[in-house]
Amino acid sequence: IDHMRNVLSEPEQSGEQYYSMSTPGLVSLLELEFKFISNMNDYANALEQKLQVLRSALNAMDVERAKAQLDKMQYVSNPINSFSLIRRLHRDWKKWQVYMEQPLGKEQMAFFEQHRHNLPTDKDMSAVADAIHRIQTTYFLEASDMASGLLNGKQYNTSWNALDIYTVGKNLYNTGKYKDAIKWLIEAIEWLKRHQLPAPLGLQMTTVQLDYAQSLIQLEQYSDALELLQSLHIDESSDPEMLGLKNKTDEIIRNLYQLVSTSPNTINNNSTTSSPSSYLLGCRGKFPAHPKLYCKYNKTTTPFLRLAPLKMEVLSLDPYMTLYHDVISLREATEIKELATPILRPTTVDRNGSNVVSKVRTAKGVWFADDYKEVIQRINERIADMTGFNLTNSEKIQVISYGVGGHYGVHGDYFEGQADSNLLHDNRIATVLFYLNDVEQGGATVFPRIKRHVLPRLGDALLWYNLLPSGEPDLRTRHAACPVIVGSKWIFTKWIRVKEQFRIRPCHRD
Ligand SMILES: O=C(O)CCC(=O)C(=O)O
Ligand SMILES: [Fe+2]
Repeated sequence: IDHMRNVLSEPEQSGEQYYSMSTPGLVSLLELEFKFISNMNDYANALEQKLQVLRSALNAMDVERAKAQLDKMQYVSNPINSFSLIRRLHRDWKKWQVYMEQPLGKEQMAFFEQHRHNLPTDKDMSAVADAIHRIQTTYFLEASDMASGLLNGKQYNTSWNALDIYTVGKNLYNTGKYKDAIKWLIEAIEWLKRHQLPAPLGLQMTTVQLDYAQSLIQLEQYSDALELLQSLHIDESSDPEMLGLKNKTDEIIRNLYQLVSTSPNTINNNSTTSSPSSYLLGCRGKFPAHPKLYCKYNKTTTPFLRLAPLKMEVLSLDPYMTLYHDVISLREATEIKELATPILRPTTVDRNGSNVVSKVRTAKGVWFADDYKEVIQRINERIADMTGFNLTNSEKIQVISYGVGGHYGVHGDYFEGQADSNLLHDNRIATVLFYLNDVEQGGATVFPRIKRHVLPRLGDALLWYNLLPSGEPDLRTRHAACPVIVGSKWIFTKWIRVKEQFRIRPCHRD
């Protein structure tokens, strides 16, 4: 994660939706699903109508048939009946054939086609499965708890079916995380033992069990895998899919006999429970309580503060870090979120000089020029008052919305190493990070090296200095955004550049 920096230029436009990366994108996806539901409802109604026509015709036919069955000869000897019989078979049954053949739900099928391009892609699917796993590992959650809607100790009124559970497991399997995959695959098997999926969505128990066995094989637990596979009763008589699974299983078993005889079960001792990193401790809220420093009204940074002092809490003296309270109002926060929502794009990180969408930063964002709207102007003025810095030639405000498991791995906001020399010479002296809402669970900003942990709270703003007095990056300010568990996290940041501060900043001997 080292050397990941925030970038300056606009992220490139792309056809990808990156649905899981922000909550507004997810809302549009939910609205799309509502349309799919009503489309399916239209289809069911059309089916029902057809069914009703057939049923009521059948009812009338049944009455006639009952009459005729009593004495067929007598029935046809009546010209009223015989005429009708001939006429029906001459014409009506051809009409019924046409009616029954008529394709149903053409319109609804067209709807499917029309929306095909809006559906999440394989990339979306693996991104959100990764996000789930990120939440799981960061907060040390059990697969079974998550699947039943128990998140970090809080029970939510929701749960997963076997397909959800299996998809997470399969994604882990595909990325080589076999041990974690197994936990989910077992959960999926348990679900399938107890419930049923709608037939067209079918997920075969055998499919899941085979993936489970394959994971065991990857972990070199050959005899466990063999035992599991031998216990499977695959009924291949019915369909070709099962026959395929049966053949696959037999082949794996043949190979396993070989393996088991040469190398029995590896004793799986590699569960070295290494102690969690400082980052993980921070995200889990396990940093030691730091000595309460002090809170005060800041009336002095700029003359304006004498009129409107700001509530300020000092979190750390060295490096200096303060948390301001109530520096933006709910109304301002709402306005900013609304301005940003329609124009959010995936955020990027810098990799060797180019901006790339990356797993270490899963969020969407947008940059607002200083004069974009009155509210942006006003907030820039407030930042100048809070910090006392000259914001000329500083960066635009960047508004960021985090989605499912949205996070930003440990990084420094300063430029370093191979960065462009212009950037190195006008480095980011300070960061101001505003929180636009509370987050129900997760989403803390953590500073692993100085063991500070800040929970998002509407109206709060965190201010810290990224550079040492010498102008060199202060590595102690490396920080991260922990994955959001529940809630939608919105922030905006202002990166303040150093060059313009030459009149303000006192000289230092070093
Ligand atoms: O969202 C956060 O808590 C931190 C964001 C951050 O570090 C950044 O955008 O540079
Ligand atoms: Fe940052």
